[in-house]
Amino acid sequence: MYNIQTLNAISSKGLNRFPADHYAVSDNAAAADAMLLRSFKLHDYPFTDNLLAVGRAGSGTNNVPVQALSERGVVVFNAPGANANAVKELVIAGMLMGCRNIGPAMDFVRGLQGTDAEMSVAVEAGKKHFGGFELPGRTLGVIGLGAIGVKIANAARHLGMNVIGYDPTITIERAWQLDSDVEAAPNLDTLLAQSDFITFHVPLIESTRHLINADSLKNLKDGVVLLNFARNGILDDSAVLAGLESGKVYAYVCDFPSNALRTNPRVMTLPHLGASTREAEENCAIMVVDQVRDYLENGNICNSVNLPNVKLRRTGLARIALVNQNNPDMLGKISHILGQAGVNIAHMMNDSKGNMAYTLMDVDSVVNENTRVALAAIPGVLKVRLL
Ligand SMILES: NC(=O)c1ccc[n+]([C@@H]2O[C@H](COP(=O)([O-])OP(=O)(O)OC[C@H]3O[C@@H](n4cnc5c(N)ncnc54)[C@H](O)[C@@H]3O)[C@@H](O)[C@H]2O)c1
Ligand SMILES: O=C(O)[C@H](O)COP(=O)(O)O
Repeated sequence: MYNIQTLNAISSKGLNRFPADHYAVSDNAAAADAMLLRSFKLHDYPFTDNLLAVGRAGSGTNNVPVQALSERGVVVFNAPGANANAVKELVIAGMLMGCRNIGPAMDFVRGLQGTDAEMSVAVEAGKKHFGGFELPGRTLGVIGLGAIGVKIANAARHLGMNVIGYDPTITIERAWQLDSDVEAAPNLDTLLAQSDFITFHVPLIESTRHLINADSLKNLKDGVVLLNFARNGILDDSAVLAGLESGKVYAYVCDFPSNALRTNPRVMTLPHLGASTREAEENCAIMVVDQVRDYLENGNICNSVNLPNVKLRRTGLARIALVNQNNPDMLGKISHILGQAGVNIAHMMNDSKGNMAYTLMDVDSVVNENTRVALAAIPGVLKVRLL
């Protein structure tokens, strides 16, 4: 029986894929084998030694202490692309909210009083304050061309916009998906200087913190619309507020409210709604549950942020799954112990990601607990499971 602990509400479409006869799923599972979460802040969580996997039903993993979990040999999964369409749709809505002043205009109407006839007079007199501009012919800058950025770049082309993108580590897969007339910016400054709308789709890491700050703000066109549906911290809010004050920034649309932003009439903030559609919640839950199940039951890894993809069709009599530090001679030490125990390796896969490595082996005889303990005692080995 596997214990699965849910730290946020995870769609039942995903959770129902855990067979009830082999999985106990609850929000307070003691000694969980795997944890599932969305934006729950997992830093400082008191993990137990038997934790094997963490599944983030979403994209960003900055709420997960990936390094600390790696040191425990815990595999961290996410659901890349599963909520990308939901974010794309909200960003397109955000662009329109920004250039058509939808937030302030709705606030204006909410504040009207009097009869319908009086209201009609006020509406016609007041609407001149909310005139906006259109998308076709304007330039959208997309920073980060991953699952979300590529979808937005392509959608904006279909809305008649010019699109310029910046992503120094774009994958070949994403580059293939990108509309061929999306222009590649040679550097961030060029994108910032040429764009009428700028949208951010990068993870929050040290190198992406405050991409918009007091300095980079000077580089922007006057009257730019900024959109942040990535993470709080990627733009320096105080610089954005100064830009709004000076007119450099026309509107700021973002998914991460703060007290400073909330009441500014030119800021439209949403309550972190990017991935909150039925479809995205189901897609993320299904993807992450399937990945966690395949890891728990078969040792296969797909879409982990800290370990490589490793998938092996079962062939031998037993299977050994081993998470270790990516040190020299680990395989030598592992096969030496198996050889001493008289265990023949039928098939194996070994791969690494950064300073972590993973070995999945199908063997021709049953492996006993003593051999598992001997493998686990190799310095640098973090987890050993017999499956
Ligand atoms: N608002 C929401 O609800 C919501 C939903 C999903 C994702 N997100 C956020 O959006 C982020 C992106 O999501 P995704 O699914 O597209 O992730 P992704 O991993 O598919 O794409 C991220 C892209 O950013 C690029 N990148 C990294 N550093 C960069 C830099 N300095 N400059 C330019 N590009 C850089 C990477 O090469 C990658 O292509 C997530 O990390 C998450 O924080 C928010
Ligand atoms: O990184 C993500 O996937 C988003 O920020 C969504 O977060 P949520 O699952 O808490 O809505």
